[in-house]
Amino acid sequence: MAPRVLISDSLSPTAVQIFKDRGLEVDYQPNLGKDKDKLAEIIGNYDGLAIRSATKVTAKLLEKAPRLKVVGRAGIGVDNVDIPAATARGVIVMNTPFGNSITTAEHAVALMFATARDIPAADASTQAGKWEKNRFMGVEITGKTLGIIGCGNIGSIVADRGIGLRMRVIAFDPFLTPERAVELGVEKVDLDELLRRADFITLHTPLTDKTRNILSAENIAKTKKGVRIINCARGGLVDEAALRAALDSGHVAGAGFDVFVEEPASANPLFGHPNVVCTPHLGASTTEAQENVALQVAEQMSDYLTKGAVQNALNMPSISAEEAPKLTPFVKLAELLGSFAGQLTETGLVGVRLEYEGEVAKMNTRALTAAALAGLMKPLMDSVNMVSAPAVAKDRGIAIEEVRRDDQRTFDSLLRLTIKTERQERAVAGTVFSDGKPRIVEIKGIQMDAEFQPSMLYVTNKDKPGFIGNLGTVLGKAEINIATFAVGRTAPGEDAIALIGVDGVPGDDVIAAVGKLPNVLQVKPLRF
Ligand SMILES: NC(=O)C1=CN([C@@H]2O[C@H](COP(=O)(O)OP(=O)(O)OC[C@H]3O[C@@H](n4cnc5c(N)ncnc54)[C@H](O)[C@@H]3O)[C@@H](O)[C@H]2O)C=CC1
Ligand SMILES: O=C(O)C(=O)COP(=O)(O)O
Repeated sequence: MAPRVLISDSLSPTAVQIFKDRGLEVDYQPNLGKDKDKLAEIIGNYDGLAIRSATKVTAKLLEKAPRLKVVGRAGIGVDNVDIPAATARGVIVMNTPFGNSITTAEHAVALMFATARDIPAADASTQAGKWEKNRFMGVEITGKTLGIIGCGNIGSIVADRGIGLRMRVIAFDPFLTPERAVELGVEKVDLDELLRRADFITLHTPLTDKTRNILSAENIAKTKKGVRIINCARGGLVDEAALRAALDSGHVAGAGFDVFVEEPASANPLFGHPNVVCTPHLGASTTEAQENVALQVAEQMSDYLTKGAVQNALNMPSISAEEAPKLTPFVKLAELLGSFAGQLTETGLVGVRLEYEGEVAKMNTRALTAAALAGLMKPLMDSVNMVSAPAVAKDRGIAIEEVRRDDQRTFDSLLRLTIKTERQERAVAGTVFSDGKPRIVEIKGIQMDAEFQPSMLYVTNKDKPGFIGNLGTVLGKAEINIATFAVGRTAPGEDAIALIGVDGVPGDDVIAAVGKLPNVLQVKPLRF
């Protein structure tokens, strides 16, 4: 069945076309994001959800979405998506980090001009036939100091435009390196200095617990008298009531706001002030930006749903469309090795080591580790997958170690998974043969060559004559057909392991009978 995608916010028709061209079923319901009950009613039917800022992807919505594999944000900010909840449910969240950045930077510049020259109020007055030439006295931008809070993709474009306008640009961003500041031609300052010096302040950070109210009443009080404040990033970065008070007192000369604490904003503390210019979250609204983000989100989501490629995900390592076909059999191998180890683990897991040798060491090992962890934890938690597994392992305090060795030994590629429990360490290794099939090639240091079968028996025994015959008799009596049989041992007469693929699932009585055979130490049924 073709994957089904729901688009719940307004998106360019390009997105719909791309989904269709890629063989996906797509439902375009641009107003659904505003109707959370209706969205919750139907979300269970979809594998993908494409959104902008109107749709809120909450933990509650995700509970109603058992089929959902990916949320694609046609834009940048993902504060409307509960990423930890999505991760816990194994849902990838991806955005389009560059598609609308120029457009949004231009909107910030537009609001800067609008506040500097009172353009909206002057327009309203002129069209009302008033010709109030003396009412609107603006300020020049040339030579003024522009303070950028958050100098990432959008902030850097605003900096470039500011420099082009002959402004002096200063920036506060803890992650801006001195080298990058030089490259951009901005002066890196701390927040207090920015507040003290800037004639125009523009915000370009995401909304996080650290940035919420970054322009608090206290910080607004530290700004230069006559400052103008632009917010094209997120409502919540500025304390709106405190800003209104500072506008009323005349300390702040103007504010240009595109985003608000509550959206859609129908009443807001800033509304009605003569020096405030507002737009309804239009930062990304140009034909160019909307084409970019629609195209990109549809391609990324289609690539994931049809090929397993992961790009611009916020909760999963990237897997390019080119590497996905090569990586897929190793993802399967990693999952199966994890599952093998997980099914044999009875005591608390404390650590996991993944060793990648040969060709596989050059691949995307983060994705493979995630797959191995998913396989490992699946017996404990059915819903876990590659997306959620690393976070689940972290939550449980399981230490994860990755070792990569480029040199190849017996196999072109070898992946060894060692799990450490409270009692012991157990290692299992595998490879992918040229037929693309994953194989187990080593268990607890014992060499073997076993294919994975849906139903298997894992038996440890003493290497003594008669074991294989006895086992065949027990299974034969129970009418269980042996599909594959692999054995290995440390040395003749010593510890041995048998891995037997069987048709059908042996019952408890059969397992018990095998366990009672002479020289058998342990027997365990496995499912793959
Ligand atoms: N109004 C609109 O329609 C649009 C709004 N946006 C908003 O713009 C925001 C920024 O977008 P990009 O520049 O693409 O993101 P980005 O991730 O490239 O840049 C964000 C910058 O903020 C910095 N930062 C993080 N915490 C900080 C802190 N506590 N203090 C100072 N700086 C901090 C980061 O180091 C980074 O350099 C988005 O998160 C989104 O919320 C984006 C697109 C359209
Ligand atoms: O990309 C972003 O972060 C935006 O805020 C754009 O929002 P929108 O897609 O226009 O609802």
